[in-house]
Amino acid sequence: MGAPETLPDVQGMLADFGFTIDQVGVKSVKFPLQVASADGGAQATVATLDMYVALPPTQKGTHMSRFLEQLHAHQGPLDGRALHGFVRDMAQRLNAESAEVSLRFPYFVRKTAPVSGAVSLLDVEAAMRGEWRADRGWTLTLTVTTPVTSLCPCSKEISRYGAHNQRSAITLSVELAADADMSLEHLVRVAEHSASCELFGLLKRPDEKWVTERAYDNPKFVEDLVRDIARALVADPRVQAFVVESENFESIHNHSAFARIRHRR
Ligand SMILES: Nc1nc2c(ncn2[C@@H]2O[C@H](COP(=O)(O)OP(=O)(O)OP(=O)(O)O)[C@@H](O)[C@H]2O)c(=O)[nH]1
Repeated sequence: MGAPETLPDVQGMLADFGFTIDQVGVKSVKFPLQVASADGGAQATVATLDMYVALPPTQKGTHMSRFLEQLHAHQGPLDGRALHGFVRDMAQRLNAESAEVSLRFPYFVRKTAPVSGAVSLLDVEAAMRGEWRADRGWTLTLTVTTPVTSLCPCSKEISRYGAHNQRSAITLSVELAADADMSLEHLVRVAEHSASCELFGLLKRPDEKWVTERAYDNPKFVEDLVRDIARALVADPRVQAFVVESENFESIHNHSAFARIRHRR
């Protein structure tokens, strides 16, 4: 077996290979990470990452091992700003003109029950995507899928008692203005604010009464959910562009109601 330095570097071959490759790298890497939380602390999670660079037509292969070297070298909790540094370093490490990293992970939000004050954790699905291009600079997109309750206004109006309600998954994806930052908690709160009622990890009986009545007093169609959120995001100068969607898992059908709004300033 030869020493590593005697091995041919096939990836490093220079010639005309015909096409620029827009994205090349590693996909679906599972890795333990710290992500920043709104209280200034950090929480541990396991992320699934896609890490890509662009490759010019003159280069046969990218330096595949360097993506994992970059990941292992990272220290400290990730937030928007830290991801910016991470992606820029990655571009430099791989001699690339553009680089992007996206990561998906479960994130836990601390909740306080409305009457008993019982504290619990609620899991949401979160994602961050950062792209750096030599010609266009930095783009950061944050995504959170928040579970909420929605109660049908039509059902409430036409029924002598009761109203059908469902769990809704609200996904907010926001592209932030340069140098702006936003916590994942903030996006969760925006989604919850538009819902008939938010969810909690733990509820005692007085809390259960509260959330039942709260949803009944605050009925929302799937259209109301996405429009209320769109209104809040348009008013936030940090948001350059957004996609908001809600999937309502109907309790009176075996299919979902769905709505989406896309917006760019
Ligand atoms: N470019 C490329 N690399 C691959 C592919 N399949 C496997 N490899 C990787 O090749 C890697 C080793 O090549 P490099 O990353 O160039 O490693 P190296 O030459 O030792 O390291 P550097 O000198 O830092 O570039 C291993 O990490 C493999 O994962 C592929 O389809 N394309």
